[in-house]
Amino acid sequence: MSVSAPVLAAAARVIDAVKIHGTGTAEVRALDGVSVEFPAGRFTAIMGPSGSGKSTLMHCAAGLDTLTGGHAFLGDTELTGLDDRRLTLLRRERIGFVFQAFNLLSTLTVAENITLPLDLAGRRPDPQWLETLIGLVGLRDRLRHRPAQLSGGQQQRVAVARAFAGRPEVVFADEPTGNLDSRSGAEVLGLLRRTARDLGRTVVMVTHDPVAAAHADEVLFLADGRLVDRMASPTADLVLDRMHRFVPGAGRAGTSPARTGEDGRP
Ligand SMILES: Nc1ncnc2c1ncn2[C@@H]1O[C@H](COP(=O)(O)OP(=O)(O)OP(=O)(O)O)[C@@H](O)[C@H]1O
Repeated sequence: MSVSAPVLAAAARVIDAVKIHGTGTAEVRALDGVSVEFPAGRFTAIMGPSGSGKSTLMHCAAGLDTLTGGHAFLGDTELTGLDDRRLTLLRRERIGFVFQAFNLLSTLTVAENITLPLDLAGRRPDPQWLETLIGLVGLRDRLRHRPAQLSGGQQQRVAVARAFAGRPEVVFADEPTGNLDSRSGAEVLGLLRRTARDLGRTVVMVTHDPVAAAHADEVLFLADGRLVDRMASPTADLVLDRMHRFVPGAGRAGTSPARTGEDGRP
């Protein structure tokens, strides 16, 4: 089947995505025909119970893993069929990543960590963009510090700045607040939200946490490898409520939303 490049303003998308891990009796259908787009300039969260396929979807959309069937696009570039070298280049030049572990280099300063991916790729940073980013993450007075001199929240803010430093088309964040206390987590989520809203960047985040998901413009819900629902203008309570429809008891252990606003929005 031939699928033409997307015409909508989707920064990334998957069409009929199928991913099978393992073989034979160990076979797991992690994605079972998912079609979804991540609109440019928006912050999208992917939620779902453990094992529902969130990380697999993110990895396949970001070119970290390949689909068994279907199509994945970054902009109008189809990822399916790209060899490892091209995928590596595409990730390096067009995608940013934020992981649960901050993955900063301890011997480098904050400033050096932020520009490291650009330096490795031999790209010259855009000084104005870097200035904007450094201001946004609030680390201007820490640029000469080493990661060990920063709190976890500050380190993750450095990782966020690093992810956006090359103006990637999409930043994928995998449980970016998983290692943070709720206050530092809220700061990092606010940052991701502002980068999307104020700077027009595209963010896709995988999370277990309804409070985290409530910072997004839209939440996608996965269950058993399928897209089962989506919610615009989410609140933590609404997200938690929706999760209960898929998994009775979800969120009761360890993910109860801490209200931060009257409407449940952070
Ligand atoms: N490399 C792998 N080999 C075999 N099975 C895998 C592999 N990666 C994921 N799976 C399986 O695929 C399914 C989806 O996993 P995935 O990690 O995408 O789910 P998830 O929603 O991100 O889960 P969690 O919230 O627990 O991280 C699960 O059943 C998982 O065990």
